[in-house]
Amino acid sequence: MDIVANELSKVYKIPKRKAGIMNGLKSMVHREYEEIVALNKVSFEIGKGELVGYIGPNGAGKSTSIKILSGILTPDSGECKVLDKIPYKDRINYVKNIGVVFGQRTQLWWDLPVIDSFELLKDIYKIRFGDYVKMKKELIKWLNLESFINTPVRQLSLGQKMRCELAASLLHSPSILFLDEPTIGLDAISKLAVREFIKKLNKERGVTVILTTHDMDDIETLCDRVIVIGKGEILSDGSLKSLRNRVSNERRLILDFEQGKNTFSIEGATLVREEKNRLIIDFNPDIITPANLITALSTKYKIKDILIENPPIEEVIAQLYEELKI
Ligand SMILES: Nc1ncnc2c1ncn2[C@@H]1O[C@H](COP(=O)(O)OP(=O)(O)OP(=O)(O)O)[C@@H](O)[C@H]1O
Repeated sequence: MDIVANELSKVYKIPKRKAGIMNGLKSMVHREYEEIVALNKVSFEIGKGELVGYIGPNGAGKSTSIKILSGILTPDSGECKVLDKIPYKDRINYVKNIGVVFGQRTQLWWDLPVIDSFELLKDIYKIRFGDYVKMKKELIKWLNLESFINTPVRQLSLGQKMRCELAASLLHSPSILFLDEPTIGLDAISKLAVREFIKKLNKERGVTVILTTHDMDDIETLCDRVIVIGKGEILSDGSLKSLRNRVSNERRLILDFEQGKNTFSIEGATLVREEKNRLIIDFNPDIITPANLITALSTKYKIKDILIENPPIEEVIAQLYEELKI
């Protein structure tokens, strides 16, 4: 196993602040703290070469988990091992084996040209010159950085910056990559480029990836396995398919018709919405098979086209959050 998290718990203590000058003075003498449970006995294992989505609503504990796994934070109890090392102990040696990208923060030097940041990282990670030159060349090509490699970081667009962040996190050829919201704020084209790169890195180089995101398209295109966390606890861990089935095994039929009635009553099928000459229907294949549903619909509508798909993952996740009240 590349990553083993065993009953990780983390509580943040923040000073309570009360309104008013007197209360402010009192709290300087006698501090009261509020405890926020960020992680409560979180356990999971991730094997070599897996690409795992780590999702949950705001405040669920995703970033705290990534910070512990990457050695930035120490858990209050529990243990984790990444590549047989305990991340928060001997952090200097540990970080040589991992790459980390926080979508909302940068590891690049803001005022320096991108290439200068790369050179600095080469020294920080003590990368052998030959390895550095080879990897830098590959990453520049893969991520298409050539045209802005000499531009100061602060002048880059968000998408360009994220591509540089990815390159920076991989210069030392880590075998594990932690990505905390790598597509946040990016436009559609940049998102596609970033996703494509992550996929390639995982498939062709076998890099193990943990990805936190609120973008369900990231999950749908990249992850076979999804871990769901809510209020600091693991709520579900399995394939994307089993996550869908856990919530519902309904499938979606999109029917374009030339003409037909506006009535709809078929057991096992519900009309989600109606657009101009299009019906969007969810159905339970255990109650009505797709063939029977299409036959039933064809008695009422002159069918032009039919498409059967899974309900969007956003809806599945929203349903799961609702079911689990998180
Ligand atoms: N440094 C901190 N001090 C105090 N509380 C914190 C700190 N960092 C996180 N928390 C709290 O811990 C809980 C978990 O936060 P965390 O950032 O891990 O969640 P998240 O799942 O990454 O959320 P988001 O999707 O909003 O980024 C939240 O209630 C958050 O407010």
